[in-house]
Amino acid sequence: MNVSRSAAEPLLEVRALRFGWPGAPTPCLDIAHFAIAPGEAVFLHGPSGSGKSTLLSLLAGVLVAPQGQVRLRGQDWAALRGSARDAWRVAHVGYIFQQFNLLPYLSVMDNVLLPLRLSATRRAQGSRAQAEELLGRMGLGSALWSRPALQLSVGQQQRVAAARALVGRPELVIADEPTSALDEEHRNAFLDVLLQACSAHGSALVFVSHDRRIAERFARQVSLPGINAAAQEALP
Ligand SMILES: Nc1ncnc2c1ncn2[C@@H]1O[C@H](COP(=O)(O)OP(=O)(O)OP(=O)(O)O)[C@@H](O)[C@H]1O
Repeated sequence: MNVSRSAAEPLLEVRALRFGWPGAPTPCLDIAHFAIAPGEAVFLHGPSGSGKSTLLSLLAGVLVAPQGQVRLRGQDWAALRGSARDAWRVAHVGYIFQQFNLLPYLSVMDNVLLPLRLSATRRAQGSRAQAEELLGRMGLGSALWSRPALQLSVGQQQRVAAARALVGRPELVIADEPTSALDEEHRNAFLDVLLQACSAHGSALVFVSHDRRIAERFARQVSLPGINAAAQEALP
């Protein structure tokens, strides 16, 4: 997995991607080209069902498209199999899932430290002190750190998931509706921490939300129907 890189290369590049869910009559995604530069903050929006979560899964190699390419740091996800794909993902991607995917019986701190345990690359760029700082900045004080994740409120779990995505400074952070369970005050504080941490770490951020009030905080805004020929074909 030694992929040589030049400074001008995008961090993430999608080419001629076509993806349909099994049994669906038409493809869900048909994207000729889409690229994200290192450190870029992108707000991805589109109607419900337009394929945002599907695209995020393809960007992070959780799904692999049978047609086209998705390359992260020059590495095509489709060329990696099983555990190699998982290792590439944990080394380079922090993912805040819509349902958080915390390990419920692990403590808050152990959930956040998981990427450092699983990846030497993340471990080299992270530490327990960094995890503590991220949790603190997310408003999750030390009294919560040894509690099992399942004992936290939904809004607190969302912030634990964000700290886990940021620890170890992955080059790409993906956030799928990460503010849906937060009130306005917590949402703004959460966005401040997420954007500042990504900027300080040099991490690119792809942030999906229905909440267009957030959009202006991002340097780049992308509409999924806008980059998806499959959606345009479906228009009357
Ligand atoms: N696991 C799956 N199996 C089959 N079809 C799926 C699956 N996941 C999503 N789809 C279909 O793919 C399309 C896009 O779904 P997706 O969840 O990516 O949209 P979305 O834009 O993220 O929606 P939302 O904003 O409501 O979260 C929908 O038609 C959905 O029914």
